[in-house]
Amino acid sequence: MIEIQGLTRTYGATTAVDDVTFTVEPGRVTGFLGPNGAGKSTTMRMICALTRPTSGQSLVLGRRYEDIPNPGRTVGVLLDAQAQHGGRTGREALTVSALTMGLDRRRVDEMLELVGLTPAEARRRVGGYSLGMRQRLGIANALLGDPQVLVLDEPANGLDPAGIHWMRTLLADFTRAGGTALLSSHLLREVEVIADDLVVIGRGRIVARGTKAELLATGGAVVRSADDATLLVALQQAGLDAVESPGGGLVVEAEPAVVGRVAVDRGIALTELRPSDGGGLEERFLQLTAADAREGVHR
Ligand SMILES: Nc1ncnc2c1ncn2[C@@H]1O[C@H](COP(=O)(O)OP(=O)(O)OP(=O)(O)O)[C@@H](O)[C@H]1O
Repeated sequence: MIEIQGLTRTYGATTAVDDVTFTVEPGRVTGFLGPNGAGKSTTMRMICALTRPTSGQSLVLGRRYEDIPNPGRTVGVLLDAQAQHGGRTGREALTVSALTMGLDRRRVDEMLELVGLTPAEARRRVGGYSLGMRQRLGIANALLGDPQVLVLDEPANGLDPAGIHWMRTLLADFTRAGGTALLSSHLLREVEVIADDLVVIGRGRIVARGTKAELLATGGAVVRSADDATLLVALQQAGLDAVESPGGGLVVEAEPAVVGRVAVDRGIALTELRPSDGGGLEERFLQLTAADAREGVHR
Protein backbone atom coordinates (compact mmCIF):
# COMPACT_ATOMS: atom_id res chain seq x y z
CA MET A 1 0.00 0.00 0.00
CA ILE A 2 1.10 3.57 -0.65
CA GLU A 3 -0.44 6.26 1.56
CA ILE A 4 -0.07 9.83 0.38
CA GLN A 5 -1.15 12.52 2.79
CA GLY A 6 -1.28 16.25 2.08
CA LEU A 7 1.71 16.08 -0.24
CA THR A 8 2.74 19.51 -1.52
CA ARG A 9 5.73 20.74 -3.51
CA THR A 10 6.38 24.28 -4.59
CA TYR A 11 9.07 25.62 -6.91
CA GLY A 12 9.23 29.36 -6.32
CA ALA A 13 5.82 30.68 -7.28
CA THR A 14 4.79 27.37 -8.93
CA THR A 15 2.88 24.83 -6.87
CA ALA A 16 3.69 21.62 -8.74
CA VAL A 17 1.78 19.39 -6.30
CA ASP A 18 -0.90 20.92 -4.12
CA ASP A 19 -2.15 19.08 -1.02
CA VAL A 20 -2.44 15.69 -2.70
CA THR A 21 -3.97 12.85 -0.69
CA PHE A 22 -4.74 9.35 -1.93
CA THR A 23 -4.11 5.70 -1.21
CA VAL A 24 -2.82 3.07 -3.61
CA GLU A 25 -4.37 -0.23 -2.55
CA PRO A 26 -2.63 -3.59 -2.71
CA GLY A 27 -3.96 -6.08 -5.22
CA ARG A 28 -4.97 -3.31 -7.62
CA VAL A 29 -3.43 -1.26 -10.40
CA THR A 30 -3.93 2.43 -9.75
CA GLY A 31 -3.68 4.73 -12.74
CA PHE A 32 -2.39 8.24 -12.03
CA LEU A 33 -3.81 10.31 -14.79
CA GLY A 34 -3.34 13.92 -15.77
CA PRO A 35 -2.34 16.24 -18.60
CA ASN A 36 1.28 17.25 -19.12
CA GLY A 37 2.60 19.32 -16.25
CA ALA A 38 -0.18 18.24 -13.87
CA GLY A 39 2.24 17.07 -11.18
CA LYS A 40 2.41 13.29 -11.71
CA SER A 41 6.19 12.97 -11.93
CA THR A 42 6.77 15.29 -9.00
CA THR A 43 4.36 13.23 -6.87
CA MET A 44 6.07 9.99 -7.87
CA ARG A 45 9.50 11.45 -7.20
CA MET A 46 8.34 12.44 -3.72
CA ILE A 47 7.08 8.89 -3.08
CA CYS A 48 10.57 7.64 -3.94
CA ALA A 49 12.37 10.34 -1.91
CA LEU A 50 13.99 11.85 -5.01
CA THR A 51 12.20 15.14 -4.46
CA ARG A 52 11.66 16.51 -0.98
CA PRO A 53 8.06 17.54 -0.21
CA THR A 54 7.44 21.11 0.88
CA SER A 55 4.86 19.58 3.22
CA GLY A 56 2.93 16.34 3.67
CA GLN A 57 4.23 12.81 3.50
CA SER A 58 4.00 9.52 1.68
CA LEU A 59 4.38 6.08 3.20
CA VAL A 60 5.16 2.88 1.34
CA LEU A 61 4.03 -0.19 3.29
CA GLY A 62 3.83 2.03 6.35
CA ARG A 63 7.34 3.47 6.04
CA ARG A 64 8.92 6.52 4.49
CA TYR A 65 10.85 5.47 1.40
CA GLU A 66 14.14 6.71 2.86
CA ASP A 67 13.63 4.47 5.90
CA ILE A 68 13.31 1.29 3.81
CA PRO A 69 16.52 -0.76 3.82
CA ASN A 70 17.56 -1.97 0.33
CA PRO A 71 14.49 -0.25 -1.15
CA GLY A 72 14.73 -2.01 -4.53
CA ARG A 73 13.64 -5.22 -2.77
CA THR A 74 10.44 -3.50 -1.62
CA VAL A 75 9.63 -0.83 -4.21
CA GLY A 76 10.29 -1.22 -7.92
CA VAL A 77 10.69 2.16 -9.57
CA LEU A 78 10.70 3.33 -13.17
CA LEU A 79 10.79 7.09 -13.38
CA ASP A 80 12.40 7.86 -16.71
CA ALA A 81 13.12 5.08 -19.16
CA GLN A 82 15.07 7.52 -21.34
CA ALA A 83 17.51 8.24 -18.52
CA GLN A 84 19.08 4.77 -18.56
CA HIS A 85 22.82 4.54 -19.18
CA GLY A 86 23.18 4.34 -22.98
CA GLY A 87 26.65 2.82 -22.97
CA ARG A 88 25.72 -0.39 -21.17
CA THR A 89 24.01 -3.35 -22.72
CA GLY A 90 20.59 -4.23 -21.39
CA ARG A 91 22.03 -7.26 -19.62
CA GLU A 92 24.81 -5.19 -18.04
CA ALA A 93 22.33 -2.61 -16.80
CA LEU A 94 20.26 -5.29 -15.05
CA THR A 95 23.35 -7.05 -13.72
CA VAL A 96 24.61 -3.85 -12.08
CA SER A 97 21.22 -3.42 -10.39
CA ALA A 98 21.12 -7.07 -9.33
CA LEU A 99 24.57 -6.87 -7.76
CA THR A 100 23.69 -3.59 -6.01
CA MET A 101 20.65 -5.26 -4.49
CA GLY A 102 22.52 -8.44 -3.58
CA LEU A 103 20.54 -10.61 -5.98
CA ASP A 104 21.49 -13.78 -7.82
CA ARG A 105 22.57 -13.09 -11.43
CA ARG A 106 20.05 -15.68 -12.59
CA ARG A 107 17.34 -13.16 -11.74
CA VAL A 108 18.61 -11.05 -14.68
CA ASP A 109 17.78 -13.79 -17.20
CA GLU A 110 14.38 -14.35 -15.62
CA MET A 111 13.53 -10.68 -15.92
CA LEU A 112 14.79 -10.37 -19.50
CA GLU A 113 12.55 -13.25 -20.44
CA LEU A 114 9.61 -11.82 -18.50
CA VAL A 115 9.74 -8.51 -20.36
CA GLY A 116 10.34 -10.12 -23.72
CA LEU A 117 13.87 -8.89 -24.46
CA THR A 118 15.67 -11.56 -26.45
CA PRO A 119 19.27 -12.63 -25.64
CA ALA A 120 20.43 -10.80 -28.78
CA GLU A 121 18.63 -7.60 -27.72
CA ALA A 122 20.03 -7.90 -24.20
CA ARG A 123 23.56 -7.90 -25.69
CA ARG A 124 22.94 -4.58 -27.48
CA ARG A 125 23.78 -1.21 -25.96
CA VAL A 126 20.81 0.61 -24.43
CA GLY A 127 21.73 3.71 -26.44
CA GLY A 128 20.48 1.89 -29.55
CA TYR A 129 17.21 0.73 -27.99
CA SER A 130 13.82 2.00 -29.12
CA LEU A 131 11.71 3.72 -26.47
CA GLY A 132 9.56 0.59 -26.21
CA MET A 133 12.64 -1.57 -25.53
CA ARG A 134 13.85 0.93 -22.93
CA GLN A 135 10.48 0.72 -21.22
CA ARG A 136 10.70 -3.07 -21.13
CA LEU A 137 14.20 -2.88 -19.71
CA GLY A 138 13.09 -0.29 -17.16
CA ILE A 139 10.23 -2.54 -16.09
CA ALA A 140 12.63 -5.49 -15.83
CA ASN A 141 14.81 -3.32 -13.62
CA ALA A 142 11.84 -2.31 -11.47
CA LEU A 143 10.78 -5.95 -11.01
CA LEU A 144 14.29 -7.28 -10.43
CA GLY A 145 14.21 -7.12 -6.63
CA ASP A 146 10.83 -8.93 -6.52
CA PRO A 147 9.20 -5.87 -4.92
CA GLN A 148 5.71 -5.73 -3.40
CA VAL A 149 5.16 -2.21 -4.73
CA LEU A 150 5.69 -0.75 -8.21
CA VAL A 151 5.91 2.96 -9.05
CA LEU A 152 6.03 3.46 -12.80
CA ASP A 153 6.05 6.88 -14.48
CA GLU A 154 4.59 6.70 -17.99
CA PRO A 155 5.58 3.03 -18.45
CA ALA A 156 3.41 2.54 -21.52
CA ASN A 157 4.98 5.47 -23.35
CA GLY A 158 6.46 4.13 -26.57
CA LEU A 159 4.77 0.75 -26.36
CA ASP A 160 2.65 -0.38 -29.28
CA PRO A 161 -0.86 -1.82 -28.65
CA ALA A 162 0.58 -5.32 -28.25
CA GLY A 163 3.08 -3.90 -25.74
CA ILE A 164 0.29 -2.23 -23.78
CA HIS A 165 -1.64 -5.50 -23.73
CA TRP A 166 1.50 -7.23 -22.49
CA MET A 167 1.87 -4.68 -19.71
CA ARG A 168 -1.73 -5.11 -18.67
CA THR A 169 -1.16 -8.85 -18.30
CA LEU A 170 2.09 -8.34 -16.44
CA LEU A 171 0.57 -5.86 -13.98
CA ALA A 172 -2.56 -7.99 -13.54
CA ASP A 173 -0.33 -10.94 -12.56
CA PHE A 174 1.65 -8.69 -10.23
CA THR A 175 -1.41 -7.37 -8.41
CA ARG A 176 -3.15 -10.75 -8.35
CA ALA A 177 -0.22 -11.93 -6.27
CA GLY A 178 -0.95 -9.06 -3.83
CA GLY A 179 1.31 -6.39 -5.33
CA THR A 180 0.57 -2.67 -5.26
CA ALA A 181 1.02 -0.81 -8.56
CA LEU A 182 0.91 2.91 -9.26
CA LEU A 183 1.42 3.96 -12.86
CA SER A 184 1.10 7.36 -14.42
CA SER A 185 -0.03 8.33 -17.86
CA HIS A 186 -1.24 11.35 -19.76
CA LEU A 187 -2.80 8.99 -22.32
CA LEU A 188 -6.25 8.01 -21.25
CA ARG A 189 -6.53 4.97 -23.44
CA GLU A 190 -3.55 3.34 -21.77
CA VAL A 191 -4.92 3.81 -18.30
CA GLU A 192 -8.41 2.78 -19.31
CA VAL A 193 -6.99 -0.54 -20.46
CA ILE A 194 -4.60 -1.18 -17.59
CA ALA A 195 -5.90 0.34 -14.34
CA ASP A 196 -8.48 -0.80 -11.78
CA ASP A 197 -8.50 2.44 -9.79
CA LEU A 198 -7.91 5.97 -10.97
CA VAL A 199 -6.55 9.12 -9.47
CA VAL A 200 -6.93 12.13 -11.76
CA ILE A 201 -4.71 15.15 -11.18
CA GLY A 202 -4.94 18.57 -12.78
CA ARG A 203 -2.74 21.56 -11.99
CA GLY A 204 -1.25 19.84 -8.97
CA ARG A 205 -4.59 19.00 -7.36
CA ILE A 206 -6.59 15.79 -7.29
CA VAL A 207 -9.74 16.33 -9.31
CA ALA A 208 -11.21 12.82 -9.14
CA ARG A 209 -10.45 9.43 -7.69
CA GLY A 210 -12.23 6.14 -7.44
CA THR A 211 -12.53 2.85 -9.21
CA LYS A 212 -12.53 3.01 -12.97
CA ALA A 213 -16.12 1.77 -12.94
CA GLU A 214 -17.19 4.50 -10.50
CA LEU A 215 -15.65 7.27 -12.53
CA LEU A 216 -17.23 5.99 -15.71
CA ALA A 217 -20.63 5.63 -14.03
CA THR A 218 -20.77 9.31 -13.07
CA GLY A 219 -20.02 10.36 -16.60
CA GLY A 220 -22.49 13.11 -17.48
CA ALA A 221 -23.48 13.89 -21.06
CA VAL A 222 -22.02 14.83 -24.41
CA VAL A 223 -24.06 17.21 -26.51
CA ARG A 224 -23.76 18.90 -29.88
CA SER A 225 -26.12 21.48 -31.25
CA ALA A 226 -26.72 23.96 -34.03
CA ASP A 227 -25.29 26.65 -31.73
CA ASP A 228 -22.90 25.27 -29.12
CA ALA A 229 -21.82 28.70 -27.88
CA THR A 230 -25.38 29.67 -26.98
CA LEU A 231 -26.05 26.22 -25.52
CA LEU A 232 -22.93 26.49 -23.34
CA VAL A 233 -24.14 29.76 -21.86
CA ALA A 234 -27.65 28.33 -21.39
CA LEU A 235 -26.31 25.25 -19.58
CA GLN A 236 -24.09 27.34 -17.34
CA GLN A 237 -26.96 29.71 -16.57
CA ALA A 238 -28.96 26.64 -15.58
CA GLY A 239 -26.26 25.93 -13.00
CA LEU A 240 -24.73 23.00 -14.86
CA ASP A 241 -21.01 22.34 -15.14
CA ALA A 242 -20.42 22.46 -18.90
CA VAL A 243 -17.20 22.82 -20.89
CA GLU A 244 -16.29 22.73 -24.55
CA SER A 245 -14.89 19.36 -25.59
CA PRO A 246 -11.62 19.57 -27.54
CA GLY A 247 -13.17 17.04 -29.92
CA GLY A 248 -16.13 19.34 -30.61
CA GLY A 249 -19.45 19.69 -28.80
CA LEU A 250 -19.89 20.14 -25.07
CA VAL A 251 -19.31 17.88 -22.08
CA VAL A 252 -21.82 18.45 -19.30
CA GLU A 253 -21.83 17.11 -15.78
CA ALA A 254 -25.52 16.18 -15.84
CA GLU A 255 -27.86 13.50 -17.11
CA PRO A 256 -28.68 13.75 -20.84
CA ALA A 257 -32.37 14.33 -20.00
CA VAL A 258 -31.46 17.43 -17.98
CA VAL A 259 -29.33 18.76 -20.84
CA GLY A 260 -32.13 18.08 -23.33
CA ARG A 261 -34.60 20.01 -21.16
CA VAL A 262 -32.37 23.11 -21.10
CA ALA A 263 -31.99 22.95 -24.90
CA VAL A 264 -35.74 22.62 -25.42
CA ASP A 265 -36.45 25.53 -23.08
CA ARG A 266 -34.05 27.73 -25.05
CA GLY A 267 -35.23 26.46 -28.44
CA ILE A 268 -31.78 25.16 -29.41
CA ALA A 269 -31.82 22.25 -31.88
CA LEU A 270 -29.56 19.39 -30.81
CA THR A 271 -27.62 17.30 -33.31
CA GLU A 272 -26.31 14.82 -30.74
CA LEU A 273 -27.04 13.95 -27.10
CA ARG A 274 -25.69 10.92 -25.26
CA PRO A 275 -24.22 9.77 -21.96
CA SER A 276 -20.49 10.47 -21.99
CA ASP A 277 -19.83 6.92 -20.71
CA GLY A 278 -20.19 5.74 -24.28
CA GLY A 279 -17.05 7.66 -25.18
CA GLY A 280 -15.09 6.03 -22.38
CA LEU A 281 -12.87 7.68 -19.88
CA GLU A 282 -11.53 10.24 -22.32
CA GLU A 283 -14.50 12.57 -22.18
CA ARG A 284 -14.68 12.19 -18.44
CA PHE A 285 -10.99 12.98 -18.17
CA LEU A 286 -11.22 16.00 -20.43
CA GLN A 287 -14.24 17.18 -18.51
CA LEU A 288 -12.47 16.77 -15.20
CA THR A 289 -9.25 18.39 -16.23
CA ALA A 290 -10.34 21.04 -18.74
CA ALA A 291 -10.62 23.66 -16.03
CA ASP A 292 -7.40 22.55 -14.39
CA ALA A 293 -5.10 21.94 -17.35
CA ARG A 294 -2.11 24.21 -17.46
CA GLU A 295 -2.43 26.72 -20.21
CA GLY A 296 -0.79 25.65 -23.41
CA VAL A 297 0.06 22.13 -22.33
CA HIS A 298 -3.37 20.49 -22.31
CA ARG A 299 -3.63 17.83 -25.00
N1 LIG B 1 12.63 20.91 -10.68
C1 LIG B 1 11.64 21.73 -11.02
N2 LIG B 1 11.80 23.06 -11.00
C2 LIG B 1 10.81 23.91 -11.31
N3 LIG B 1 9.57 23.50 -11.71
C3 LIG B 1 9.34 22.18 -11.75
C4 LIG B 1 10.36 21.23 -11.42
N4 LIG B 1 9.82 19.99 -11.57
C5 LIG B 1 8.55 20.16 -11.98
N5 LIG B 1 8.26 21.48 -12.10
C6 LIG B 1 6.97 22.05 -12.52
O1 LIG B 1 5.96 21.42 -11.78
C7 LIG B 1 4.82 21.18 -12.58
C8 LIG B 1 4.47 19.69 -12.55
O2 LIG B 1 5.46 18.97 -13.29
P1 LIG B 1 5.47 17.38 -13.37
O3 LIG B 1 6.67 16.99 -14.16
O4 LIG B 1 5.32 16.80 -12.02
O5 LIG B 1 4.15 17.09 -14.19
P2 LIG B 1 3.67 15.77 -14.94
O6 LIG B 1 2.24 15.61 -14.62
O7 LIG B 1 4.57 14.64 -14.59
O8 LIG B 1 3.82 16.18 -16.45
P3 LIG B 1 4.40 15.39 -17.72
O9 LIG B 1 3.33 14.44 -18.14
O10 LIG B 1 4.60 16.49 -18.71
O11 LIG B 1 5.68 14.73 -17.26
C9 LIG B 1 5.14 21.72 -13.96
O12 LIG B 1 4.63 23.02 -14.05
C10 LIG B 1 6.65 21.73 -13.97
O13 LIG B 1 7.12 22.72 -14.84
